[in-house]
Amino acid sequence: MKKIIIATKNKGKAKEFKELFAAYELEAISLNELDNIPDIEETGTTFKENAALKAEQIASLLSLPVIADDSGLMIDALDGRPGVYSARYAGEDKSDEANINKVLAELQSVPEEERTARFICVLAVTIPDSVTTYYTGYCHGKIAKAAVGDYGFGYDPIFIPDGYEQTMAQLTAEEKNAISHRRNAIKQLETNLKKQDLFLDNR
Ligand SMILES: O=c1[nH]c(=O)c2ncn([C@@H]3O[C@H](COP(=O)(O)OP(=O)(O)OP(=O)(O)O)[C@@H](O)[C@H]3O)c2[nH]1
Ligand SMILES: [Mg+2]
Repeated sequence: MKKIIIATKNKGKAKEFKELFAAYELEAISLNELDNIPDIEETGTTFKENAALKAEQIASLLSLPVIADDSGLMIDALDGRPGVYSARYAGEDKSDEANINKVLAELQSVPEEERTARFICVLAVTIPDSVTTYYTGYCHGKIAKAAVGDYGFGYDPIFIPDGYEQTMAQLTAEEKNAISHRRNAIKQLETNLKKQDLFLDNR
């Protein structure tokens, strides 16, 4: 199988990329499988900036083509927060449970019809010595009153996608991968997957 590098250390994302790219007969390799990869500081104020920081720094370090994902949850009643700061919303230790509790507390008095939200995923694709390109996907829904479900990662236990009664964490991997922001961003990239020189085997 052709291999493609996904510049993430997030195990939940890495698992989903493996599943999503398998449909294109591509093997996604995450940074957890490579040695001596430093953490990239996410100093940007937009998803696009952070995706570019990760893709460009890892591509230059490895001298290989790289895809990075910067993603997060945007809640309308919180003016788009946690947004770019989704991973660290409740602190630097990136605890999913603490992040969820913080969001639920902030939304405690917000009624169901005002709990609208969306996940966003921005993919940055860097091929050494050429310009970085970007692909964006969304998944719309609303925030539940309590956390339910064991699948997925991050805020999945409190996110109810439009058209569903269950949270994202109650959906199987297959069901999430059919509707997720990550899936929708990869769809944008799809035609370019064929024409871009993205694969390790071509080097
Ligand atoms: O419930 C969720 N389902 C998802 O599908 C999802 N996708 C993103 N998120 C949240 O957004 C942060 C990304 O932040 P992020 O892009 O900086 O990634 P990260 O720091 O976790 O890893 P890396 O890819 O940078 O190595 C994550 O930690 C999560 O809190 C999600 N939550
Ligand atoms: Mg990060």
